[in-house]
Amino acid sequence: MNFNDAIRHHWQSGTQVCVGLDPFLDRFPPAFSSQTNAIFEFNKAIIDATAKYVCCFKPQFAHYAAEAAESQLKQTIAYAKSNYPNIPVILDSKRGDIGSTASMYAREAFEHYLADAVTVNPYMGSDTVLPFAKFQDKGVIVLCRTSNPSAAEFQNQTIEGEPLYIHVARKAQQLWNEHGNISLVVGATAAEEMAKIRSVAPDLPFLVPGIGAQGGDLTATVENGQTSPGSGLIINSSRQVLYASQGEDFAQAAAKETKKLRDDINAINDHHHP
Ligand SMILES: O=C(O)c1cc(=O)[nH]c(=O)n1[C@@H]1O[C@H](COP(=O)(O)O)[C@@H](O)[C@H]1O
Repeated sequence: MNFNDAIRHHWQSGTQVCVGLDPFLDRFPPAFSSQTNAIFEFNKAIIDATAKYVCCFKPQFAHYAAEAAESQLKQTIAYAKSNYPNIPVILDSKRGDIGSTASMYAREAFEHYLADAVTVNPYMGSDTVLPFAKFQDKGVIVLCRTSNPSAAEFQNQTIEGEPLYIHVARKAQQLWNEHGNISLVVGATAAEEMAKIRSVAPDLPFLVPGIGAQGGDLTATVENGQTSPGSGLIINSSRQVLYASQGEDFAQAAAKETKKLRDDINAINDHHHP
């Protein structure tokens, strides 16, 4: 599956929502505490409940590695891909290293975990991004302006008259996107920056974290980030969806949150482009 084509298909059918699969064992409903495969079983229920509202899923690597649950990460991706083959999976591992090591990280994401896309940290420069981009059918999602409180510390530093995040966006658009498979991470907490990034990267998809638990601005995200109404964004929500309820109804509550996010995004578009 070509990552970008798959995402585009979901945009056309009316969803820009990504559900983040970030397991916190202590936030699972109590019934999971006795299960050996708790993370996989929880994810399976969330995937089944939310699949009809999403354009992709995004498991975050550390949440599995910290629990020595890499096998359940693999199982989760395999489950999503065999039951929902049209929904791509982003492995959020934020990898980045010298070229020879980066090519092993690319194999980790695409050949071992069979992810359709991976998040990549561009701090070490072009030769660390290109080994990922070589996988033409896979998505490479480069950190550009992140959502966290300290994001501006380095990313907003001015270099040769422009902020660092603009240099990253321009490199991504002009140099790394030879195979048309590059996207950018742009946090929903950085609405102003998002508009500037869109102006130098007019057609790269943006993965937008920061909606929900981090308090990002959905209206500004839709207005500043889309390439056209309904297109251009992969808007992630993790904790707000996964832990909407810690009762037996957790999967229904997650579905409700996911549907609401999809509908809220579409309502913003309907309001501006009736
Ligand atoms: O690359 C990411 O996905 C990412 C980039 C970023 O700038 N900010 C950010 O929150 N993320 C990830 O997006 C998810 C956000 O989770 P919630 O705040 O619970 O929705 C987590 O998995 C983060 O690791």
